Amino acid sequence: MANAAWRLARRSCPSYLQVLHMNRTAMRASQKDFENAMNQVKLLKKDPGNEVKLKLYALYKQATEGPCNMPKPGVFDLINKAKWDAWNTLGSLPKETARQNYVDLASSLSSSLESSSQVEPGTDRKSTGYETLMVTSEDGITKITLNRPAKKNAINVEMYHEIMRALKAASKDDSSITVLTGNGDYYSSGNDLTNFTDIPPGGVEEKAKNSAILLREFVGCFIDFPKPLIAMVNGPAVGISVTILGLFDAVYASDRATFHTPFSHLGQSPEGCSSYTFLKIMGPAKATEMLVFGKKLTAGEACAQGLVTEVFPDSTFQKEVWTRLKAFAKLPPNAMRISKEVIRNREKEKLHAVNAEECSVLQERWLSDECMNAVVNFLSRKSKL
Ligand SMILES: CCCCCCCCCCC/C=C/C(=O)SCCNC(=O)CCNC(=O)[C@H](O)C(C)(C)COP(=O)(O)OP(=O)(O)OC[C@H]1O[C@@H](n2cnc3c(N)ncnc32)[C@H](O)[C@@H]1OP(=O)(O)O
Repeated sequence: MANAAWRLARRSCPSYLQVLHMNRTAMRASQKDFENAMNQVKLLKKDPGNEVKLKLYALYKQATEGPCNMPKPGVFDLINKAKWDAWNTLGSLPKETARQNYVDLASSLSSSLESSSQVEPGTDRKSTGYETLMVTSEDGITKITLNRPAKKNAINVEMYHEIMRALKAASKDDSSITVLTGNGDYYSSGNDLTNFTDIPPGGVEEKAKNSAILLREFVGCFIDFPKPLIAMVNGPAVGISVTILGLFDAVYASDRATFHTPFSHLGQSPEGCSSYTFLKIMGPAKATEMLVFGKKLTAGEACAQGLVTEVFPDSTFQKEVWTRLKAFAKLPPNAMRISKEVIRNREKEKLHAVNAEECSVLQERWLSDECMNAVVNFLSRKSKL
Protein backbone atom coordinates (compact mmCIF):
# COMPACT_ATOMS: atom_id res chain seq x y z
CA MET A 1 0.00 0.00 0.00
CA ALA A 2 2.78 2.41 0.97
CA ASN A 3 4.77 1.47 -2.13
CA ALA A 4 1.72 2.08 -4.33
CA ALA A 5 1.28 5.54 -2.82
CA TRP A 6 4.99 6.25 -3.42
CA ARG A 7 4.79 5.12 -7.12
CA LEU A 8 1.64 7.16 -7.72
CA ALA A 9 3.20 10.20 -6.12
CA ARG A 10 6.31 9.93 -8.30
CA ARG A 11 4.26 9.61 -11.50
CA SER A 12 2.32 12.84 -10.93
CA CYS A 13 5.51 14.61 -9.65
CA PRO A 14 4.17 16.12 -6.40
CA SER A 15 6.52 17.73 -3.91
CA TYR A 16 8.60 15.62 -1.53
CA LEU A 17 6.41 16.73 1.40
CA GLN A 18 3.25 15.67 -0.43
CA VAL A 19 4.80 12.23 -1.00
CA LEU A 20 5.67 11.93 2.67
CA HIS A 21 2.12 12.90 3.58
CA MET A 22 0.65 10.29 1.21
CA ASN A 23 2.95 7.65 2.60
CA ARG A 24 1.95 8.47 6.15
CA THR A 25 -1.76 8.48 5.30
CA ALA A 26 -1.43 5.13 3.60
CA MET A 27 0.18 3.77 6.79
CA ARG A 28 -2.38 5.14 9.26
CA ALA A 29 -2.10 3.43 12.67
CA SER A 30 -4.85 1.03 13.72
CA GLN A 31 -6.40 0.96 17.21
CA LYS A 32 -4.30 -2.17 17.84
CA ASP A 33 -1.07 -0.28 16.88
CA PHE A 34 -2.12 2.49 19.26
CA GLU A 35 -2.69 0.07 22.14
CA ASN A 36 0.66 -1.61 21.43
CA ALA A 37 2.34 1.81 21.46
CA MET A 38 0.79 2.62 24.85
CA ASN A 39 2.22 -0.63 26.21
CA GLN A 40 5.60 0.18 24.64
CA VAL A 41 5.62 3.50 26.52
CA LYS A 42 4.73 1.79 29.82
CA LEU A 43 7.62 -0.64 29.33
CA LEU A 44 10.30 1.99 28.62
CA LYS A 45 13.28 1.29 30.87
CA LYS A 46 14.33 4.96 31.00
CA ASP A 47 12.25 8.02 31.78
CA PRO A 48 11.99 9.93 28.47
CA GLY A 49 11.84 13.30 30.27
CA ASN A 50 9.05 15.76 30.95
CA GLU A 51 8.92 17.36 27.49
CA VAL A 52 8.44 14.01 25.76
CA LYS A 53 5.94 12.87 28.37
CA LEU A 54 3.89 16.01 27.74
CA LYS A 55 3.98 15.33 24.00
CA LEU A 56 2.77 11.77 24.60
CA TYR A 57 0.03 13.01 26.94
CA ALA A 58 -1.17 15.58 24.40
CA LEU A 59 -1.20 13.12 21.50
CA TYR A 60 -3.05 10.55 23.64
CA LYS A 61 -5.74 13.07 24.63
CA GLN A 62 -6.08 14.32 21.03
CA ALA A 63 -6.30 10.77 19.70
CA THR A 64 -8.94 9.71 22.22
CA GLU A 65 -10.94 12.92 22.90
CA GLY A 66 -10.15 15.27 20.00
CA PRO A 67 -9.22 18.97 20.43
CA CYS A 68 -8.49 20.32 23.94
CA ASN A 69 -11.75 20.72 25.90
CA MET A 70 -10.37 21.50 29.39
CA PRO A 71 -10.69 24.98 30.93
CA LYS A 72 -7.29 26.74 30.97
CA PRO A 73 -5.59 26.26 34.41
CA GLY A 74 -4.16 29.26 36.33
CA VAL A 75 -0.57 30.38 35.74
CA PHE A 76 0.68 28.91 39.04
CA ASP A 77 -1.01 25.54 38.47
CA LEU A 78 2.19 24.61 36.69
CA ILE A 79 1.67 20.94 35.93
CA ASN A 80 -1.91 21.20 34.65
CA LYS A 81 -1.00 24.36 32.73
CA ALA A 82 1.86 22.52 30.99
CA LYS A 83 -0.49 19.64 30.11
CA TRP A 84 -3.14 22.04 28.87
CA ASP A 85 -0.57 23.95 26.75
CA ALA A 86 0.71 20.73 25.21
CA TRP A 87 -2.77 19.49 24.32
CA ASN A 88 -4.08 22.87 23.19
CA THR A 89 -1.08 23.34 20.85
CA LEU A 90 -2.36 20.41 18.77
CA GLY A 91 -5.34 22.56 17.71
CA SER A 92 -7.69 20.67 15.41
CA LEU A 93 -5.26 17.88 14.50
CA PRO A 94 -7.45 14.91 13.41
CA LYS A 95 -7.74 12.03 15.88
CA GLU A 96 -6.24 9.56 13.36
CA THR A 97 -3.16 11.74 12.78
CA ALA A 98 -2.67 12.13 16.54
CA ARG A 99 -2.91 8.36 16.90
CA GLN A 100 -0.30 7.85 14.16
CA ASN A 101 2.00 10.50 15.70
CA TYR A 102 1.71 8.80 19.09
CA VAL A 103 2.65 5.43 17.55
CA ASP A 104 5.63 7.02 15.70
CA LEU A 105 6.86 8.78 18.85
CA ALA A 106 6.53 5.65 21.00
CA SER A 107 8.44 3.58 18.49
CA SER A 108 11.23 6.18 18.10
CA LEU A 109 11.51 6.32 21.92
CA SER A 110 11.82 2.61 22.41
CA SER A 111 14.61 2.41 19.84
CA SER A 112 16.52 5.56 20.92
CA LEU A 113 16.24 5.01 24.68
CA GLU A 114 17.23 1.37 24.46
CA SER A 115 20.29 2.11 22.29
CA SER A 116 21.43 5.18 24.25
CA SER A 117 21.85 3.03 27.34
CA GLN A 118 24.73 1.21 25.64
CA VAL A 119 28.22 2.55 26.34
CA GLU A 120 30.07 3.17 23.10
CA PRO A 121 33.29 1.23 22.63
CA GLY A 122 36.68 2.92 22.44
CA THR A 123 37.78 6.10 24.17
CA ASP A 124 34.61 8.08 23.39
CA ARG A 125 32.40 7.49 26.42
CA LYS A 126 28.90 8.91 26.62
CA SER A 127 27.42 9.22 30.10
CA THR A 128 23.77 8.33 30.22
CA GLY A 129 21.38 8.99 33.05
CA TYR A 130 21.12 12.75 32.44
CA GLU A 131 17.80 14.33 31.42
CA THR A 132 19.03 17.85 30.78
CA LEU A 133 22.66 17.35 29.76
CA MET A 134 24.80 15.43 27.30
CA VAL A 135 28.10 14.35 28.81
CA THR A 136 30.91 12.84 26.73
CA SER A 137 34.53 12.06 27.39
CA GLU A 138 37.01 11.87 24.53
CA ASP A 139 40.68 12.78 23.87
CA GLY A 140 41.20 13.66 27.54
CA ILE A 141 38.32 16.18 27.50
CA THR A 142 35.02 15.79 29.35
CA LYS A 143 32.36 17.84 27.59
CA ILE A 144 29.18 18.81 29.46
CA THR A 145 26.52 20.15 27.09
CA LEU A 146 23.43 21.95 28.40
CA ASN A 147 20.69 20.19 26.49
CA ARG A 148 17.32 21.95 26.65
CA PRO A 149 17.62 23.78 23.33
CA ALA A 150 13.84 24.33 22.99
CA LYS A 151 14.00 26.31 26.26
CA LYS A 152 17.22 28.10 25.28
CA ASN A 153 19.02 25.86 27.81
CA ALA A 154 17.29 27.53 30.75
CA ILE A 155 18.56 25.93 33.96
CA ASN A 156 15.73 24.17 35.78
CA VAL A 157 16.14 22.56 39.20
CA GLU A 158 16.95 19.20 37.60
CA MET A 159 19.69 20.80 35.50
CA TYR A 160 21.27 22.49 38.57
CA HIS A 161 21.49 19.05 40.18
CA GLU A 162 22.74 17.33 37.03
CA ILE A 163 25.46 19.94 36.41
CA MET A 164 26.71 19.41 39.97
CA ARG A 165 26.65 15.63 39.43
CA ALA A 166 28.50 15.92 36.11
CA LEU A 167 31.15 18.24 37.59
CA LYS A 168 31.72 15.88 40.52
CA ALA A 169 32.11 12.96 38.09
CA ALA A 170 34.42 14.98 35.80
CA SER A 171 36.63 15.97 38.76
CA LYS A 172 37.29 12.26 39.36
CA ASP A 173 37.42 10.86 35.82
CA ASP A 174 40.63 10.43 33.79
CA SER A 175 40.13 13.51 31.60
CA SER A 176 42.56 16.45 31.90
CA ILE A 177 40.17 19.30 31.19
CA THR A 178 36.41 19.91 31.34
CA VAL A 179 34.32 21.95 28.93
CA LEU A 180 30.84 23.42 29.40
CA THR A 181 28.81 24.42 26.35
CA GLY A 182 25.21 24.65 25.08
CA ASN A 183 23.22 22.74 22.48
CA GLY A 184 21.30 24.83 19.92
CA ASP A 185 21.36 28.57 19.30
CA TYR A 186 21.78 29.64 22.96
CA TYR A 187 24.54 28.94 25.46
CA SER A 188 21.94 29.40 28.22
CA SER A 189 19.09 31.77 29.08
CA GLY A 190 20.01 31.43 32.78
CA ASN A 191 17.76 30.40 35.62
CA ASP A 192 14.53 28.78 34.38
CA LEU A 193 11.91 31.24 35.56
CA THR A 194 9.39 28.42 36.07
CA ASN A 195 11.62 27.41 39.03
CA PHE A 196 9.67 30.10 40.88
CA THR A 197 6.30 28.43 40.43
CA ASP A 198 6.71 25.12 42.20
CA ILE A 199 5.87 26.34 45.72
CA PRO A 200 6.14 23.71 48.53
CA PRO A 201 3.62 23.41 51.42
CA GLY A 202 5.94 25.60 53.54
CA GLY A 203 5.24 28.52 51.17
CA VAL A 204 7.51 30.93 49.30
CA GLU A 205 9.78 31.47 52.30
CA GLU A 206 10.65 27.78 52.37
CA LYS A 207 11.12 27.80 48.59
CA ALA A 208 13.47 30.79 48.80
CA LYS A 209 15.44 29.16 51.63
CA ASN A 210 15.85 25.88 49.73
CA SER A 211 16.75 27.73 46.55
CA ALA A 212 19.47 29.69 48.35
CA ILE A 213 20.91 26.39 49.65
CA LEU A 214 20.79 24.92 46.13
CA LEU A 215 22.41 27.99 44.57
CA ARG A 216 25.17 28.08 47.17
CA GLU A 217 25.98 24.42 46.59
CA PHE A 218 25.84 24.89 42.80
CA VAL A 219 28.25 27.84 42.74
CA GLY A 220 30.43 26.07 45.33
CA CYS A 221 31.02 23.25 42.81
CA PHE A 222 32.51 25.76 40.35
CA ILE A 223 34.68 27.37 43.05
CA ASP A 224 36.09 23.98 44.07
CA PHE A 225 36.38 22.34 40.64
CA PRO A 226 39.99 21.04 40.58
CA LYS A 227 40.79 20.74 36.84
CA PRO A 228 40.97 23.42 34.13
CA LEU A 229 37.36 24.36 33.37
CA ILE A 230 36.63 25.95 30.01
CA ALA A 231 33.42 27.55 28.73
CA MET A 232 32.62 27.35 25.03
CA VAL A 233 29.99 30.04 24.74
CA ASN A 234 28.25 29.08 21.52
CA GLY A 235 25.50 31.74 21.63
CA PRO A 236 23.74 34.25 23.91
CA ALA A 237 24.28 33.79 27.64
CA VAL A 238 22.03 35.24 30.34
CA GLY A 239 22.02 35.54 34.15
CA ILE A 240 23.74 32.83 36.13
CA SER A 241 25.30 31.31 32.98
CA VAL A 242 27.23 34.59 32.63
CA THR A 243 28.11 35.26 36.27
CA ILE A 244 29.74 31.86 36.84
CA LEU A 245 32.08 32.54 33.89
CA GLY A 246 34.20 34.50 36.37
CA LEU A 247 34.98 31.12 38.00
CA PHE A 248 36.13 29.43 34.77
CA ASP A 249 39.78 29.16 33.73
CA ALA A 250 39.17 30.17 30.10
CA VAL A 251 36.12 31.40 28.18
CA TYR A 252 36.00 31.00 24.39
CA ALA A 253 33.08 32.65 22.63
CA SER A 254 31.48 32.60 19.21
CA ASP A 255 30.97 36.08 17.76
CA ARG A 256 27.20 35.31 18.02
CA ALA A 257 27.45 35.20 21.82
CA THR A 258 26.17 38.01 24.02
CA PHE A 259 26.55 38.41 27.78
CA HIS A 260 23.57 39.74 29.74
CA THR A 261 22.98 39.99 33.50
CA PRO A 262 19.60 41.77 33.85
CA PHE A 263 19.34 41.37 37.62
CA SER A 264 17.74 44.77 38.36
CA HIS A 265 15.15 44.18 35.60
CA LEU A 266 14.24 40.94 37.39
CA GLY A 267 14.21 42.46 40.88
CA GLN A 268 17.23 40.30 41.77
CA SER A 269 20.89 40.79 42.65
CA PRO A 270 24.19 39.31 41.41
CA GLU A 271 25.25 35.71 42.13
CA GLY A 272 27.93 33.26 40.99
CA CYS A 273 30.52 35.37 42.92
CA SER A 274 30.20 38.03 40.19
CA SER A 275 29.94 40.81 42.79
CA TYR A 276 33.60 39.98 43.47
CA THR A 277 35.00 38.37 40.27
CA PHE A 278 33.53 40.91 37.80
CA LEU A 279 34.96 43.80 39.78
CA LYS A 280 38.39 42.16 39.72
CA ILE A 281 38.12 41.26 36.04
CA MET A 282 36.74 44.49 34.55
CA GLY A 283 36.90 47.10 37.32
CA PRO A 284 33.98 48.60 39.25
CA ALA A 285 32.66 50.94 36.54
CA LYS A 286 32.21 48.30 33.85
CA ALA A 287 31.05 45.67 36.37
CA THR A 288 28.37 48.06 37.62
CA GLU A 289 27.11 48.67 34.08
CA MET A 290 26.59 44.92 33.71
CA LEU A 291 25.46 43.87 37.18
CA VAL A 292 23.42 46.90 38.25
CA PHE A 293 22.22 48.44 34.98
CA GLY A 294 21.96 45.16 33.03
CA LYS A 295 24.06 46.29 30.05
CA LYS A 296 24.28 43.48 27.49
CA LEU A 297 27.80 42.98 26.07
CA THR A 298 28.74 41.66 22.66
CA ALA A 299 31.38 38.93 22.57
CA GLY A 300 33.94 41.53 21.41
CA GLU A 301 33.09 43.85 24.32
CA ALA A 302 33.22 40.99 26.83
CA CYS A 303 36.65 40.07 25.47
CA ALA A 304 37.89 43.67 25.66
CA GLN A 305 36.77 43.71 29.32
CA GLY A 306 38.54 40.46 30.17
CA LEU A 307 35.49 38.24 30.80
CA VAL A 308 36.12 36.34 27.56
CA THR A 309 39.52 34.90 26.65
CA GLU A 310 39.09 34.96 22.86
CA VAL A 311 36.33 35.38 20.27
CA PHE A 312 36.02 33.26 17.11
CA PRO A 313 33.88 33.68 13.99
CA ASP A 314 30.80 31.50 14.45
CA SER A 315 31.56 29.61 11.21
CA THR A 316 34.92 28.31 12.53
CA PHE A 317 34.19 28.43 16.29
CA GLN A 318 33.83 24.69 16.90
CA LYS A 319 36.76 23.66 14.73
CA GLU A 320 39.22 26.26 16.04
CA VAL A 321 38.34 25.85 19.71
CA TRP A 322 38.39 22.05 19.62
CA THR A 323 41.80 22.06 17.95
CA ARG A 324 43.08 24.24 20.74
CA LEU A 325 41.42 22.21 23.51
CA LYS A 326 42.81 18.95 22.16
CA ALA A 327 46.31 20.46 22.35
CA PHE A 328 45.70 21.65 25.94
CA ALA A 329 44.46 18.19 26.90
CA LYS A 330 47.83 16.70 25.91
CA LEU A 331 49.67 18.80 28.53
CA PRO A 332 50.69 16.96 31.73
CA PRO A 333 47.41 16.76 33.71
CA ASN A 334 48.97 16.91 37.18
CA ALA A 335 50.91 20.06 36.34
CA MET A 336 47.71 21.73 35.08
CA ARG A 337 45.78 20.68 38.17
CA ILE A 338 48.49 21.89 40.55
CA SER A 339 48.89 25.21 38.72
CA LYS A 340 45.14 25.78 38.98
CA GLU A 341 45.27 24.90 42.68
CA VAL A 342 48.03 27.46 43.29
CA ILE A 343 46.02 30.15 41.50
CA ARG A 344 42.63 29.26 43.06
CA ASN A 345 43.68 28.45 46.63
CA ARG A 346 44.60 32.05 47.37
CA GLU A 347 41.01 33.05 46.56
CA LYS A 348 38.95 30.05 47.67
CA GLU A 349 37.98 31.22 51.14
CA LYS A 350 37.03 34.66 49.84
CA LEU A 351 34.97 33.16 47.00
CA HIS A 352 33.01 30.89 49.37
CA ALA A 353 32.30 33.85 51.65
CA VAL A 354 31.10 35.98 48.70
CA ASN A 355 28.93 33.09 47.48
CA ALA A 356 27.29 32.71 50.90
CA GLU A 357 26.56 36.44 51.12
CA GLU A 358 25.14 36.69 47.60
CA CYS A 359 22.81 33.73 48.25
CA SER A 360 21.56 35.19 51.50
CA VAL A 361 20.79 38.55 49.81
CA LEU A 362 19.01 36.74 46.97
CA GLN A 363 16.93 34.70 49.39
CA GLU A 364 15.34 38.01 50.48
CA ARG A 365 15.14 39.40 46.94
CA TRP A 366 13.14 36.39 45.69
CA LEU A 367 10.38 37.32 48.16
CA SER A 368 10.18 40.94 46.94
CA ASP A 369 7.30 42.33 44.86
CA GLU A 370 9.86 43.51 42.28
CA CYS A 371 11.06 39.97 41.70
CA MET A 372 7.59 38.34 41.82
CA ASN A 373 6.20 40.88 39.31
CA ALA A 374 9.10 40.33 36.89
CA VAL A 375 8.61 36.55 37.00
CA VAL A 376 4.82 36.77 36.58
CA ASN A 377 5.27 39.17 33.63
CA PHE A 378 7.61 36.70 31.89
CA LEU A 379 5.40 33.68 32.62
CA SER A 380 2.27 35.46 31.43
CA ARG A 381 4.15 36.36 28.22
CA LYS A 382 4.04 40.10 29.02
CA SER A 383 7.81 40.56 28.99
CA LYS A 384 11.05 39.21 27.61
CA LEU A 385 14.56 40.52 27.97
C1 LIG B 1 11.50 31.39 45.28
C2 LIG B 1 12.64 31.41 44.34
C3 LIG B 1 13.02 30.14 43.62
C4 LIG B 1 14.06 30.31 42.58
C5 LIG B 1 14.96 29.14 42.38
C6 LIG B 1 16.22 29.57 41.71
C7 LIG B 1 17.49 28.94 42.10
C8 LIG B 1 18.73 29.65 41.60
C9 LIG B 1 18.54 31.01 41.00
C10 LIG B 1 19.84 31.62 40.53
C11 LIG B 1 19.71 33.06 40.10
C12 LIG B 1 19.77 33.15 38.64
C13 LIG B 1 19.43 34.26 37.99
C14 LIG B 1 19.34 34.33 36.51
O1 LIG B 1 19.77 33.50 35.76
S1 LIG B 1 18.51 35.68 35.93
C15 LIG B 1 18.17 35.34 34.22
C16 LIG B 1 16.88 34.62 34.04
N1 LIG B 1 16.59 34.51 32.63
C17 LIG B 1 15.73 35.30 31.96
O2 LIG B 1 15.14 36.21 32.52
C18 LIG B 1 15.51 34.98 30.50
C19 LIG B 1 14.04 34.86 30.17
N2 LIG B 1 13.90 34.55 28.75
C20 LIG B 1 13.75 35.49 27.80
O3 LIG B 1 13.73 36.67 28.06
C21 LIG B 1 13.64 35.01 26.38
O4 LIG B 1 13.12 33.70 26.41
C22 LIG B 1 15.01 35.01 25.63
C23 LIG B 1 15.44 36.47 25.38
C24 LIG B 1 16.08 34.28 26.42
C25 LIG B 1 14.84 34.31 24.25
O5 LIG B 1 13.79 34.92 23.52
P1 LIG B 1 13.30 34.25 22.13
O6 LIG B 1 12.17 35.08 21.64
O7 LIG B 1 14.47 34.04 21.24
O8 LIG B 1 12.81 32.79 22.56
P2 LIG B 1 11.53 32.39 23.43
O9 LIG B 1 11.26 33.41 24.48
O10 LIG B 1 10.40 32.03 22.54
O11 LIG B 1 12.09 31.09 24.19
C26 LIG B 1 11.87 29.77 23.72
C27 LIG B 1 11.25 28.96 24.84
O12 LIG B 1 12.17 28.94 25.93
C28 LIG B 1 11.54 29.42 27.12
N3 LIG B 1 12.55 30.10 27.95
C29 LIG B 1 13.60 30.79 27.53
N4 LIG B 1 14.30 31.25 28.57
C30 LIG B 1 13.68 30.82 29.67
C31 LIG B 1 13.92 30.99 31.08
N5 LIG B 1 15.01 31.63 31.53
N6 LIG B 1 13.07 30.41 31.94
C32 LIG B 1 12.00 29.72 31.50
N7 LIG B 1 11.69 29.53 30.17
C33 LIG B 1 12.55 30.08 29.28
C34 LIG B 1 10.46 30.37 26.60
O13 LIG B 1 9.47 30.55 27.58
C35 LIG B 1 9.98 29.60 25.39
O14 LIG B 1 9.18 28.55 25.86
P3 LIG B 1 7.84 28.11 25.08
O15 LIG B 1 8.31 27.67 23.73
O16 LIG B 1 7.25 27.03 25.91
O17 LIG B 1 7.00 29.36 25.01
